[in-house]
Amino acid sequence: MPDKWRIIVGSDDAGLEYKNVLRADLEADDRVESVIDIGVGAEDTTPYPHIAVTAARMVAAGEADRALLVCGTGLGVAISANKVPGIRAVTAHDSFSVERSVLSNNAQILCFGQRVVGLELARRLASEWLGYRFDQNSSSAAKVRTLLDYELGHDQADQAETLRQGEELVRRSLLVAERGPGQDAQTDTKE
Ligand SMILES: O=C(CO)[C@H](O)COP(=O)(O)O
Repeated sequence: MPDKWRIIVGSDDAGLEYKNVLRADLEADDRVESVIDIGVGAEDTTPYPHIAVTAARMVAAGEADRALLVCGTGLGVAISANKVPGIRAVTAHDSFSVERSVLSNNAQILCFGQRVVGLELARRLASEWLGYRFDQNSSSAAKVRTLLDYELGHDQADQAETLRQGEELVRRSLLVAERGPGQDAQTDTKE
């Protein structure tokens, strides 16, 4: 767990103003080690998915601890960032959701909508966000691991086992229908 945060900021043109203000706030914050601005800059109309996926890949690769992303609604950047394996990105415009995004979900990416939330509230939420750290010993940790299991496809083994058990039940019921009660599959294998 880092002592100080390495943070990426990014936005599309609809989030540019907030991104620049938030970057300056983060740079001035003692809890922040470094801030990387991945754009957009002025006059840049790069669509939000490129910015969000770039940021998410950098976080997933360990080049930064967290990212703060801004678009018009905060939705597009979150959807895009969540396409990157291992990333949990949320849109949150209230204090409790920001807290739980870290303490419940261990989300590494927070997204704001410049057209949705006031600037002063966004600045306050970003500051609060820096104060939260996920506790790997909390009751939320197992739930986050379950998320990861789904992402890694571990549940497919469970699904295969369920399917196998279902097929076995059907096979037995067919034998019962054919031979009568008591003549189950086990009897069949002994014959
Ligand atoms: O808010 C956005 C995506 O969620 C983005 O800033 C604007 O997207 P658009 O409405 O498709 O232009």
